[in-house]
Amino acid sequence: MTAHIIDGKAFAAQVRARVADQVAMLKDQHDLTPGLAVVLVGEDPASQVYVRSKGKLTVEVGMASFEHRLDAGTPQSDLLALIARLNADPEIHGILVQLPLPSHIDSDLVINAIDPAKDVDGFHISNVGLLGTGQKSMVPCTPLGCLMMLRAHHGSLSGMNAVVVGRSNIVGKPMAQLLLGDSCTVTIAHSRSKDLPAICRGADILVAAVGRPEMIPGDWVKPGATVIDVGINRVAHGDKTKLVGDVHFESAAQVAGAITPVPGGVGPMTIACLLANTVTAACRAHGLPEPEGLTA
Ligand SMILES: Nc1nc(=O)c2c([nH]1)NC[C@@H]1CN(c3ccc(C(=O)N[C@@H](CCC(=O)O)C(=O)O)cc3)C=[N+]21
Repeated sequence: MTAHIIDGKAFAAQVRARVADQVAMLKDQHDLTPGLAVVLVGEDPASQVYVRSKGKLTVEVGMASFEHRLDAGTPQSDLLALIARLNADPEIHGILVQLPLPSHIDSDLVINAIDPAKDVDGFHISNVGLLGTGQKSMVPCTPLGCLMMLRAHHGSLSGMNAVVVGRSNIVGKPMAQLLLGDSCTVTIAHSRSKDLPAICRGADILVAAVGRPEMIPGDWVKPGATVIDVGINRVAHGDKTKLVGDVHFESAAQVAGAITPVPGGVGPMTIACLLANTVTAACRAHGLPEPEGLTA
């Protein structure tokens, strides 16, 4: 059997089209242009690539994009002062501070300084708590994108065994919360889990978010399972490099019922969900009904 390949690139284009429709409506009927501010501290090349493509897609859906590039040595107090300005600016509905931050900056402190209503990454402790208690929140983009693809593929996820490999605050933990919210039986596993292969083999839905290239081989996958590969790892490939996921794609695709590729799977959905969250934040800020199908 060969798995159905879930086309995250095409799915993301659909999500962005829905965002664009919503933005056009907000401009037309409410004279409101959603605005997203992205803050990049330092010159990490991978981060620069991500910030550039995000800025381009923000403009493409009709939103306003504000970029703040600070040099690597920027004092924490300057960054906090910038966030205070962005919090107070009515033209800005979403704020994303690109992670990781340089080591002299306390990332938790910075993230928690963002107005939770503008926290389109969903990393502020208020949003984490709201998500964990099933209340309306901003939902982290990567897990939201994974959930959208799973719902589109399966309809209901109720009663399915979901295994999330990885326990990060950015992906693993919020992913588990969302799957629980959709009535899955959820296991969070990680590199120290005893008999990880056996745990993975019990999964109807297997989400890999460990950040280790091709760590999960096909014989850890239950026949017919849906595999969501969150990993984006750049590895050597001859005298060049290439991107691979946390799942060994070739072998897993022989066994799985459906699988997301890397690149072209979860990555594009992450950016699409960032734009979706920004529209949602703009609607909430103005007491307008939220767009359908763009929230969790
Ligand atoms: N506060 C914060 N929020 C983030 O969401 C955040 C962050 N910091 N720091 C960095 C990571 C990384 N990230 C990616 C999103 C999309 C792709 C993506 O679209 N990747 C393409 C491939 C791109 C390529 O070819 O290099 C794909 O998977 O198809 C990659 C990486 C968001 N991040």
